[in-house]
Amino acid sequence: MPINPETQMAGPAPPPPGLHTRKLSDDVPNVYDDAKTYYTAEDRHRNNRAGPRTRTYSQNGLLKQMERFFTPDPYRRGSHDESTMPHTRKFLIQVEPTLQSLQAQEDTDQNMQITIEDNGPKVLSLRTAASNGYNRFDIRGTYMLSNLLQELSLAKEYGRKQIILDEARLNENPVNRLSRLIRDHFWEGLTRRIDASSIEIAARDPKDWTDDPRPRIYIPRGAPEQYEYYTKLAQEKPDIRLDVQLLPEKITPEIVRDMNSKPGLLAVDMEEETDPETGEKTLKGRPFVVPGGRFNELYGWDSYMESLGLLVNDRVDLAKSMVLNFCFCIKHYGKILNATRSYYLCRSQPPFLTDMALRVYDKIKHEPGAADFLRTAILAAIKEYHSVWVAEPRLDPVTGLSRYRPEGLGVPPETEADHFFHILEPYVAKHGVTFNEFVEAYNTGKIKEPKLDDYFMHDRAVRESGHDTSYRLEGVCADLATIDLNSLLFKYESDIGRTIRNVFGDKLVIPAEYCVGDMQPGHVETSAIWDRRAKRRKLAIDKYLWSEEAGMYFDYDTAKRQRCDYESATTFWALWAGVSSPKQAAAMVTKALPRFEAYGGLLSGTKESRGEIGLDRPNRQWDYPYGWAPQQMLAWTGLYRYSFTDEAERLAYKWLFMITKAFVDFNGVVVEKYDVTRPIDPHRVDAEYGNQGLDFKGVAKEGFGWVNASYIYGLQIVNGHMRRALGTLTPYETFVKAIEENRAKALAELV
Ligand SMILES: OC[C@H]1O[C@H](O[C@H]2O[C@H](CO)[C@@H](O)[C@H](O)[C@H]2O)[C@H](O)[C@@H](O)[C@@H]1O
Ligand SMILES: [Ca+2]
Repeated sequence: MPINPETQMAGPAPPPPGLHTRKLSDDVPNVYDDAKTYYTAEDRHRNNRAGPRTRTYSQNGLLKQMERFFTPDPYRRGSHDESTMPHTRKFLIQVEPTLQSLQAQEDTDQNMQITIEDNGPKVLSLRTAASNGYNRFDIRGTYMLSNLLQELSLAKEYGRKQIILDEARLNENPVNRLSRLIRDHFWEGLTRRIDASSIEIAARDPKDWTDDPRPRIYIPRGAPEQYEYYTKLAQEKPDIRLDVQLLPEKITPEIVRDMNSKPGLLAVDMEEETDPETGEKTLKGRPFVVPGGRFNELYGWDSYMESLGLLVNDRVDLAKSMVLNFCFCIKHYGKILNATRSYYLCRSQPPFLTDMALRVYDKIKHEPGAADFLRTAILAAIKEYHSVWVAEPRLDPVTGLSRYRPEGLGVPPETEADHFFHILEPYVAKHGVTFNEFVEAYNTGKIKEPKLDDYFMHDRAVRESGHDTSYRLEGVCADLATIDLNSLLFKYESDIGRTIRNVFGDKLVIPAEYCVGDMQPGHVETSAIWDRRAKRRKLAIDKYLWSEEAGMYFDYDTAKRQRCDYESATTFWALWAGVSSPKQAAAMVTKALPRFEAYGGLLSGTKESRGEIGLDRPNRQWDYPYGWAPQQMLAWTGLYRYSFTDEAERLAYKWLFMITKAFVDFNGVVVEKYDVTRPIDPHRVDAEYGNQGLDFKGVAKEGFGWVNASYIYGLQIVNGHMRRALGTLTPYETFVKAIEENRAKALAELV
């Protein structure tokens, strides 16, 4: 992968060979067309390709034939189609009866998915289109049958009664199929736009804990045009019950806490649009991608990770739009929010804005307005840097390092109901009230419990870190100068310095709205100070966080003034950011990497660091044995940056293999996180709120934002050989063995 000198990051390589394009040409239909194109094309599903045998079936006649599927011997071979051109084979299918028979026969645990856990005969006979339904051909195995279920579910959604289905859609190379679904379906399924066109969908909050989870939107004072827009919308569409609220000028922890009885969406950026017919001006929401599952709002670091995949998929528009939404958040809410709901107003998430903006800029720099886009993003990042990350309370003045340490009050309302049960239970007993009464009294300050205040300060910090939750951080996070945050800030400092120097002629004028502290409008920023900041941070990281002996970075406890010993995959963020020296990078590869490498890629943390778990100490989702997409993507990129190409490819292979195998064996599943030690069903994760992305009937529509991205991005990391091996579901060990054997053979032939 080439290193992009502009961002000094590994830049995306050309798309993997073998990935289908949407259309071969405008008028030649492609068997891999997206579902809408495929199932709404009338011509395609009319059986005008039948050969000389003109025997036709009435719907009833065909239904009769289909009854065979219900017989004890549904897959007995009859008159079979002998086509020798499997890629051109097509089936003539009556959608509903086939769907029913397929489910009855193959979905034996009746979860509306066909997986390796179903005990059906795993074979179904389909009528071929070439014989006009006279001959049949067997569809075998979980993968093909589950693809059939998915295709039939889609056909039904598009209102088709009969289809002519290309066999190629059933036995498609799984790497191609998943990449295609992500590109053509999942991104679209996860894209939201907040305006009249889809506010009902965007406002939906599966986490809403109130008795009346109606759509509600909060508008910042600085966006009166949006207040007017939404108020009019609410009046025009009373049926959607949209509650429009103006945010107070100053947002305090007390105000955020009091908003918990009326949780709502926070407005993001809108652009002005002119109706081509009436000439009237209106507002249109800037789209963004949500993570998926219970997370139906714009998230901080998820958006960055998603943008890595979107950029490979040529969805620069969406990545750019998310950068602009972040700029809006910094301007109106003072920070890039954990996510855009009222209950997240006090906290942020790991900062990635400079890298995200630079990657977008790299794609659009030839377009008019590109430099302005980058200037806006860098100005916003500078403001965020000063007012959020290197200001009290996040800055530790002694080390000069920063911590996740957001403000806030009370119990976070968005977590699963029993998450804090074991923490609050003793207090509930002490005060002799019910659980809910205690939470209410504690939140409003009627009951004071300083130890709990401390616990929740750390808990909020854990959530700001994005690693909610982990025994690495529980009860201590707000005191930790973590390697993750300080690597990211080093990256901000070096990106900002380099951009001011290379793009803005070493002179960036700060307008009034971006001034922080005693900065005056018109103040000029140059690269020198940013370079110094980066150098200073690297020194502090080396002094407080680096362990030569372990060959990895640890967090530093600013209260106890000592280095921690929890081994976390965030050590590799230093490679991503470029903080490490080549010697440190080499030590990390030889000493640290083996401690984190598992069957499906990188572990979040080591087993030793997590410690024993049991009833009183349940598993936490950001600990061993779980692996998360952002950890993988940052490590691959970091390893590449330091030329550890083999290691990056190997880790990417393992992660991609695990995802592809679960996708093949479990009806197209793509989830939020994986148990990277579990070869058979790595998508099964019960910790905390469980896994997201599992809950679909028939066909998955969204996957999960950052895992989708990791798949697309990871395919840019592995080489062509690996890509082909992944397509045939070759386990890493088998792949390596084959490569070694080939090499030995080639060597022998040399002699
Ligand atoms: O609802 C509980 C918590 O959920 C979020 O955290 C998890 O999902 C996020 C979205 O994918 C992700 O950014 C985070 O890393 C995950 O741990 C949320 O961010 C938390 O603040 C919230 O309490
Ligand atoms: Ca099933």
